[in-house]
Amino acid sequence: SMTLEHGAHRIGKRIDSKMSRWRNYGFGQFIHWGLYAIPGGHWNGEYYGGAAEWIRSWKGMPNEDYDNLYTEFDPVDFDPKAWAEQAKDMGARYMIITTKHHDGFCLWPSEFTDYDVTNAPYGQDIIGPLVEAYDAEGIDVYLYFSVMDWNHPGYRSKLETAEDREAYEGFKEFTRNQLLELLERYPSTKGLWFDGTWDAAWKEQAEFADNLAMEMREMIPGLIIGSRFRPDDYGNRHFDSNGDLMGDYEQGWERKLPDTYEDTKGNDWDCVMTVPENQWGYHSDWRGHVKTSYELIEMLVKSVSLDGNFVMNFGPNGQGEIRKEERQLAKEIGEWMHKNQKAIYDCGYIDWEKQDWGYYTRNRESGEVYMIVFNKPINGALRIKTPAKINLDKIFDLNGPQKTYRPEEIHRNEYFIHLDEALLETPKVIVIQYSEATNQTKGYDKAKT
Ligand SMILES: Cc1ccc([C@@H]2N[C@@H](C)[C@@H](O)[C@H]2O)cc1
Repeated sequence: SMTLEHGAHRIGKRIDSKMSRWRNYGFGQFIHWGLYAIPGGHWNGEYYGGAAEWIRSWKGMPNEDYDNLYTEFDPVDFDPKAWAEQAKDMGARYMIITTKHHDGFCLWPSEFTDYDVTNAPYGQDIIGPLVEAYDAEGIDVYLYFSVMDWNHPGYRSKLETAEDREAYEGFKEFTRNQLLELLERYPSTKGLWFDGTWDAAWKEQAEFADNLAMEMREMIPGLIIGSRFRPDDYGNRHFDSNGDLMGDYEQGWERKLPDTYEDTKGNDWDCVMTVPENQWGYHSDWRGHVKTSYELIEMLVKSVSLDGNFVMNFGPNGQGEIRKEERQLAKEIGEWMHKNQKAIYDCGYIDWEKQDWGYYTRNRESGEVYMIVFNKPINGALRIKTPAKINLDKIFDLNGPQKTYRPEEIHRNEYFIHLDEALLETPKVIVIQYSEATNQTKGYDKAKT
């Protein structure tokens, strides 16, 4: 492997308690909120088909029109307590909030720019009340921060001239100042979710980013930072030039999921997911496929079954309201989570062969295994194949009248359990308590006393 000054500084997973807490979340909420919620995907009566939070990049909306939206930002219906209660009812255990998206508008009063909430009609800090409300509900808060900042005069996507480089030094100092300011103002935050770090200019900043990450981790010990922040000595991101993960978990699964455990390379990871195909910020006219609660529950279950966290996105509107489609999804997912959270929280991967009926998860503390059934076979027989020397001690429904199942052995380490209900109304969880058969032979004598 190559010697890197600014590559991965740790091989393998963090095992400290703060990272274990992150690993066991299972389910999180993303909130994309900012000036883009005001136009909501339209301008001058024109429909914008791209991602609503990118409308500034659309030729249908002049940059100065976008940049002046802050003069209209006055979300009178913003109710952080209501948002936090809804997230609690949904079963989210952490939340990621956009403090500053690519447009550079800051939802907190920043000392280092005038382009923030204090200079909008609303005039008050948004991030503080959100952190407070979510902390009060016991939901951990993470801060999304876009390094790319279309508002800052020193921002560059690439460094071509001496002027570029000089301007970018100022931009780097600004970026550091804002990040330290955020950690100073909101010390209960558990981590940062970085975005906007793909630019060539940023990929040259291995040393700066490494030092800044160390500085932030000194400010808040145990701070959790994903793989999307630092470039290594050769500008490689997410994985350094030796293929080692550049952060505490992999942030590569945006609007997509790994298919197998091998795809995860055995790392920690999160999947961040939009409800429509590709809208993070509020778009008033969702077109194309809008995911149902069952689709989102299956993505959540699949993520946990492969040792990841699933983070579902919400895009509040310009008045600070959560749209009705998202409220309905939160309600439906919450109903399922209320009954089945044991199969999600503190659970992860188990190396039993995946079957067509659905997914296995395993509680990392108790070792209890959960079958989460999405697809009932025609014959009602759920196949279970285990590694050798596994005893299936007890199998029963997580919910309802505690029905138990007697596994029918059909081959060595292969069984059927037979569902009797006609139709599955919702994804069904069945509990398996198992033990590893020790390799003692039969007739083992009790110890002589
Ligand atoms: C090409 C591209 C750039 C940035 C994004 C941002 N990452 C997501 C988490 C959103 O913030 C989206 O605007 C998405 C696609």
